[in-house]
Amino acid sequence: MFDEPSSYLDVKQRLSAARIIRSLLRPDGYVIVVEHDLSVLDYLSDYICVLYGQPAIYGVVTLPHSVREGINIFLDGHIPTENLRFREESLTFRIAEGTEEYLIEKSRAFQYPSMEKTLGNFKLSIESGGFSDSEIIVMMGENGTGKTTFCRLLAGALKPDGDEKVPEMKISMKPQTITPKFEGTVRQLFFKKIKAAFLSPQFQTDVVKPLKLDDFIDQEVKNLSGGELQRVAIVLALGMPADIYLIDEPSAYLDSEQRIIVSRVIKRFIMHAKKTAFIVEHDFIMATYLADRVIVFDGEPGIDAHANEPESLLTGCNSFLKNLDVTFRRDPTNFRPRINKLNSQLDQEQKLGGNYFFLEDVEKSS
Ligand SMILES: Nc1ncnc2c1ncn2[C@@H]1O[C@H](COP(=O)(O)OP(=O)(O)OP(=O)(O)O)[C@@H](O)[C@H]1O
Repeated sequence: MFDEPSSYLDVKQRLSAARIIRSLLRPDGYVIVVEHDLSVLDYLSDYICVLYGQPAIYGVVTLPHSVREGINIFLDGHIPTENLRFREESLTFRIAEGTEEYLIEKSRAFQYPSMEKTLGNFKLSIESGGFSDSEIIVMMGENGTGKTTFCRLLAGALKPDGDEKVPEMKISMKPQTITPKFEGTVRQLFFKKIKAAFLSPQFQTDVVKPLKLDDFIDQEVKNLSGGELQRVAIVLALGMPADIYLIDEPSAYLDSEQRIIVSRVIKRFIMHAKKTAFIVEHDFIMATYLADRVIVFDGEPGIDAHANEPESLLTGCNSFLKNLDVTFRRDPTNFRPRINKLNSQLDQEQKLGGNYFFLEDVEKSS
């Protein structure tokens, strides 16, 4: 039995872990895995049981379904064999979905210079780049390629080796690991740190309500679960007045449904507030759903890494996935990205054509 094997691992390691877990299978045995990264779950499993119900009240486990059917039932929120709807809305992954509803008028542009940073034996070189408001940039790269280091340079918490100047920007950061030190309830914490945002009806509608904090808003921060704490940390980070929001691994400890809700919340907030977000995210479905553009980190992890300039989601994912030797297709029903089995016909065809990733559902049209 494996409980969330993918936590904190990069995409490459998630796939290696999935292969290792599969290699444990014996002819008459089985392996049970709880996993919230839907593309890893998809890649790893033969059968899926969907669990639904009401958190902390009751839960129902369905019979096992085939992997594609199980994940699609979960996303659709409806079990056809029992004609039972367990969620009002169904969840889809149209890339355009998140941005179509916003009238985007980008009015501010920021530039950062090319920089180098040495930390012990690790060296990161960064290509210069720019970004604007109302934009989400996702950082993609293996563990130890310097994503957090880049965030800290942008935030001014680290200085580059040379005398390059990073423009002064107001930064709010959600760190990767969260250690609750606050003595008091969640509500008291919000009143202390982000009173203005917390009392704003727009912030309530865009951020607080969808994250369903009501169930634990009067609980002591110290007693919260990992997933509850993650949601509180996201609200805190978004509630601070800033130009740039640096959000490191928002998916950690969240279940698949909460990951989708959090992605929508971040997207809506960034567009409505006309801010910029830099997000580090290893859940590939969440990363591609969130990203307007991506920065790909490559090189040798922990030793000598390189951050490319921001590029389009398509070209960025293509070069990131080419490095990993992994191709994705899209499910024709809900457009979720699905990993192709290594050396399958589709995998080989896509590699030949240089199409490691698709923005739209090509399967449907072909
Ligand atoms: N203060 C430091 N002194 C020496 N080495 C450091 C220091 N801080 C970070 N490093 C090293 O720098 C490398 C890059 O770290 P960083 O946290 O930026 O990577 P990352 O891409 O964010 O990784 P992950 O995906 O695991 O979060 C790592 O090998 C790390 O061990």
